[in-house]
Amino acid sequence: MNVERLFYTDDFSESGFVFAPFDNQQKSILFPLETSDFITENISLDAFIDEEKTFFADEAAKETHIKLVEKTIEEIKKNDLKKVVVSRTEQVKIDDFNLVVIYQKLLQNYKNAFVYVWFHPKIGLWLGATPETLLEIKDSVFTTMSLAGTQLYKDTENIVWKSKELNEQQLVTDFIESQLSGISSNLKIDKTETVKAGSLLHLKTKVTGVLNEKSSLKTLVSALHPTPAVCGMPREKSKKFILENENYKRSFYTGFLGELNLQSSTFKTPSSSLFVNLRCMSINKNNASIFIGGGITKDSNAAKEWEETVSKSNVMKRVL
Ligand SMILES: C=C(O[C@H]1C=CC=C(C(=O)O)[C@@H]1O)C(=O)O
Repeated sequence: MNVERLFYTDDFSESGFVFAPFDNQQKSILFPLETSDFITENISLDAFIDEEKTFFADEAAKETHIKLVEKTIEEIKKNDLKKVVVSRTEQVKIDDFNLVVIYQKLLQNYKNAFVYVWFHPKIGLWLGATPETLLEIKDSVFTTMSLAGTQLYKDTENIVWKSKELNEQQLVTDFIESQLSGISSNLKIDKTETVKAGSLLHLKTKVTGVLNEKSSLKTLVSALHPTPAVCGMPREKSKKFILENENYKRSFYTGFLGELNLQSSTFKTPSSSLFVNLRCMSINKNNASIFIGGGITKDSNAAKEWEETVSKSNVMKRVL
């Protein structure tokens, strides 16, 4: 494989591994199946003791993020937006960087997540442990999910959710339902449940359906990405606000990644498994850029939204 060359998806009919940015106007990178090797390895996960670590928040970053959240709340009220997800990046110095150890720690700590390491010499090194499935599809039968709302896990998943989180997550479910109703049949929305992702809890609703014969995978992906779990409602207005107001470029954070149209030895028809790129970081030499965000509604409290991003960044810092 010519490792220096970058390939892109054209219409999602290709086979390989896709890495898509948040901005759906930008191209998605593809590792084409024809130029890839598959290697399977068993990893032992018992080797690491999960140490408790204390992290200190950066006061300047706090002020900047709180200002951004306050501006977002104003924008929501002024322009009749329902929700906007705003985010920030945090820089962490890593001593003795060891990719394999970090990857093993991610696997150990985030058992329900899609844990990945992705590298291309022209783009860089990314890794993450995402709890959110964008899309699983095989033989036109698909599963997706609405994931939003965050609380810290404190020894129980039996918790009460406030109306802010319930509304914020319901918005995502409603968006998914309305986007899929015209291009699919047998749409089924499951009961909403609480799920654990590392030391955090989220609200999740599973959605299943059958893609219409006339609709392509590209249509389905474009209908879903970006959902209001990472962008907002209405989608285009929120995206514009995010691109103009966040203090950095998201690039692949809140994009999606995964296997595209791959055929296994068991199944004859190709299937795709795509995940939203959350709880992720990019690594440059001995520096990790961690990406974290949260859904803002008119009922948000800016200080609490800051704390939520701190909890999310601690989830990533724990493995560094
Ligand atoms: C945008 C992120 O999370 C999304 C997914 C789950 C919960 C979220 C929330 O509670 O705001 C976000 O919608 C992130 O973790 O960076």
